[in-house]
Amino acid sequence: MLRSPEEALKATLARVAPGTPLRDGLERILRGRTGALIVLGSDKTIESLCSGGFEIGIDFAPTRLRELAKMDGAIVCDKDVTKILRAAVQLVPDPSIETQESGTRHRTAERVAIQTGVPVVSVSQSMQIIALYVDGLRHVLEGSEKVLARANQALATLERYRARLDQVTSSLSALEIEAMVTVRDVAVTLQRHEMVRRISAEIAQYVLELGVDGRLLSLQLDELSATRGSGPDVVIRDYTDPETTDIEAAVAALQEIDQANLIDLNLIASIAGLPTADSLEKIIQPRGYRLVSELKAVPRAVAGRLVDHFGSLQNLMAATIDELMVVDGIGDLRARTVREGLSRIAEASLLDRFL
Ligand SMILES: Nc1ncnc2c1ncn2[C@@H]1O[C@H](COP(=O)(O)OP(=O)(O)OP(=O)(O)O)[C@@H](O)[C@H]1O
Repeated sequence: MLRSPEEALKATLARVAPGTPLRDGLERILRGRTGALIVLGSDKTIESLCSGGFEIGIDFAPTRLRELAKMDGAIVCDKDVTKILRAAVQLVPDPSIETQESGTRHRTAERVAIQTGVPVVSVSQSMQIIALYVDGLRHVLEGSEKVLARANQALATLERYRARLDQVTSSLSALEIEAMVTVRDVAVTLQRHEMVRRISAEIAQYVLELGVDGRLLSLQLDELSATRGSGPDVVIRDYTDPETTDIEAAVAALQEIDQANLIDLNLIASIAGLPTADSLEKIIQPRGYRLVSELKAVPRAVAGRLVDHFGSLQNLMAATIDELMVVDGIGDLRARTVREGLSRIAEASLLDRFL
């Protein structure tokens, strides 16, 4: 499967993260105040762009990289950076490929990466920075302290977003019990899910970039993004017709909304397939899928059958034990769990609202 440039960049960030031999070699080159042009992979296209230099095929070692970088020209490694294949190579990429860079080293790095799809690293002698070029993306590596400072800010934001998501989700549950949910309430919940997802993805990238320096951050991220309750797919499923709505596509489209438009609740509602013709204040009825599937003793497939059978949360809440047991997969025990579970949620949300 083809990878997006962002995914390819993530994979490359992991290869140059602190703690890896490649990062060690790059830091040595920086400290030695030389520059370097390093190609992270070799295939037929890369070979066709290489002129001169010599083939060495030795095991990768940070000190070897540092020594070879003292020579003019580029270094070619294998894709896992376990071998240094060539050194002092002149790279001749297609000069018609547009590049925003100045300086032949960086222009070459960007062009080779675009032309071949193989990541290239440049260490600038004059600017003292390490830059990655991956499929048209450029990423400047920063020291762990700087990355950690930004990651910690993002973590604080995630904590706030997470608390707000929990709040809107429990308010949605209460409104569902009272049959008072509006299109706006559902759209806000989906918006909050997406905000949490985005900031978590940003932190996951910092974790990759930090390598061994990101262990604590990784634990904190795991804790804050541990699944609590249902995802946006379940929320959408609760309010749309499963026959006509492609839920996966709707979730993917929500992820594609650009940041500036994420405040547009009408847009979110229409992408999720909610009724938007009247107004955001229109009352809509949940099918009950989210609340039922959050009851521990009810597997998702059974929850689906229950919801299909009763059609709405209100019908489900009004059903007797005998009526519940008509559904395939619901015996006496599960029927009681469903009834008690839903009553518990109803009581808790009423208490939340009025106390
Ligand atoms: N096409 C190329 N193939 C291999 N090596 C190259 C190529 N172009 C530049 N280099 C390497 O980059 C070195 C620096 O070149 P130049 O000073 O033009 O680049 P620069 O972009 O200004 O770099 P820096 O930011 O490091 O000063 C060259 O001496 C050479 O080793």
